Amino acid sequence: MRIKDVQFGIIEIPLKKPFKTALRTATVLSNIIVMIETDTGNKGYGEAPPTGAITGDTKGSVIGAIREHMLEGLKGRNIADIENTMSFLNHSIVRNTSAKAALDMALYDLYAQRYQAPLYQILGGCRSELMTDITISVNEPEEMAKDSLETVQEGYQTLKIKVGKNIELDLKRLDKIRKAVGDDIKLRLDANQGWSVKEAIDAIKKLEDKGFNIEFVEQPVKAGDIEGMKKVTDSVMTPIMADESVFSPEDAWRLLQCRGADMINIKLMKAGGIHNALKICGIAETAGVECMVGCMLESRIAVTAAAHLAAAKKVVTKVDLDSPLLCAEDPISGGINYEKDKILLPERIGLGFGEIKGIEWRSF
Ligand SMILES: C[C@H](N)C(=O)N[C@@H](CCC(=O)O)C(=O)O
Ligand SMILES: [Mg+2]
Repeated sequence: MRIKDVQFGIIEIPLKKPFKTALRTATVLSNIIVMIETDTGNKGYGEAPPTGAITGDTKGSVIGAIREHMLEGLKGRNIADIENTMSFLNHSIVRNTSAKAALDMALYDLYAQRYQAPLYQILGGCRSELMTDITISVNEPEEMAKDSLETVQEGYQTLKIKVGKNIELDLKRLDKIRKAVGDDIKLRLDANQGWSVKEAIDAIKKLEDKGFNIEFVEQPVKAGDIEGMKKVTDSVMTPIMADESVFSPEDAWRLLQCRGADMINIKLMKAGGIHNALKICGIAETAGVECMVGCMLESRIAVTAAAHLAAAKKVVTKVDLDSPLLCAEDPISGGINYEKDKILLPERIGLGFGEIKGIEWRSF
């Protein structure tokens, strides 16, 4: 089974509500989809969201990186030779992790088709069901409490609360939300780098004193401030999770050597795909640190690939794969299924996609 052609298309999916974090606001998901076709007629699918605020990637940079640095070197490669193909991909250009992730997941889709098994079983097969949180965007406290209550009434059990804009307001947000949803709902926070080190320590200690029972706090301070991450981690009882501070396996290695966080949020778009994400899993497991698998604003294509990784590995104990649940439409058939916050891994081979409604395929 050899690579014959690579094509791309763009999908546009409106969100149910604006997605708001300390870093950005989005109302629509507008992503690049790639399709790799083999000489046997098999097709593997991948996706790259242009999340400029986090990865620096744009639609133009994703298309340019693939067209100018990856395309020719991929053609003719044997799908079974995944190790050498991934090495080529990783060395083809620096950064551009979303472009690499899109091709990496399409290649893993084909790899699993080659061996006639669902991808998560080939990668480790730890479980076939996952439970995701769902994100509550940062807004005025009253609006967030209302959104949280509605979400819980729909049947979701874990809320990922976006904060990081202003600590006084963030404390009010948590107060209103905890009162609205009661004590049984899990609350995890994501500051998306919005606090200073002092603000983070102050805010988290106040949340602890108020007994809000926060499961963990994700990326309290700036991505590059590893010393700051460590200071926050050492100063509070609540577990601290690194998100934007860890893109690559090298980042994970450096952060965990100094214990700069208690947990890592692995995203395919930061790592450059499943191949590097598996290395981060290995580093974290060796250091005795649990991981979450998260997502950007991705459709069910990229989230399915992330779910296969999460289902495969024991070190992944938490999942933030809610992006398709935030979308008003779903043009993808096949892939993972949601039953509220439960994610079910199908027994179809590879990543198991069918048709993508409305997509127009183009050559690079
Ligand atoms: C969508 C997911 N729940 C999430 O919050 N992901 C990111 C932000 C993604 C984005 O800005 O596109 C995160 O910071 O964890
Ligand atoms: Mg985050």
